[in-house]
Amino acid sequence: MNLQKLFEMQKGLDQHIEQNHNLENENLFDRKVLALLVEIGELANETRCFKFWSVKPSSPQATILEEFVDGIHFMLSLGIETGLSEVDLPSQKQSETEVSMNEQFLKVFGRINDFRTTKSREHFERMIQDYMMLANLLGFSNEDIEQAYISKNEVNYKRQQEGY
Ligand SMILES: O=c1ccn([C@H]2C[C@H](O)[C@@H](COP(=O)(O)OP(=O)(O)OP(=O)(O)O)O2)c(=O)[nH]1
Repeated sequence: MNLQKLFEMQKGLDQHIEQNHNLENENLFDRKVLALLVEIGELANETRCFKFWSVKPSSPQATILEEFVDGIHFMLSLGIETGLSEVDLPSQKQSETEVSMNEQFLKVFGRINDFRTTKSREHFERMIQDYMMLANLLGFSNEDIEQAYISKNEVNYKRQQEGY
């Protein structure tokens, strides 16, 4: 995945949103962290992976992918906000043991919290790596993610124009 290209697209979108809402001099870090946690909650909800009380199937893959890339938006945005937009991720690590989706969601939540505390490059990379591990469990390839990111990025611009 061409992460650098996505970082550039994210920078443009963030600037556009901040200008539109007169927020250029505001610290948006914690609001973006909460937005990210909420998006990942929405993602978990669409997969229904934790709903042991229900037999209803998960949402279609396309819906799950859309939720997943909302999370990518906020992760990249947090990186930019922290000056970590030059991060180069190592090639995707495969988990050595079979991890459940439930477990991986909880791990990602923990990673986000760690990054919020330290704002370090190391924790930023771990957060993205574990989110990409979740993508793997969900059955998404890097290409799926890149394409879905590009189309949601465009939707986000349109929504700003429409006074969203
Ligand atoms: O500074 C920002 C703020 C938002 N976004 C993007 C991330 C995400 O792709 C979208 C917000 O999520 P969503 O589209 O789910 O918006 P919502 O307001 O939560 O949607 P809804 O009203 O449909 O629940 O805006 C950014 O990229 N940068």
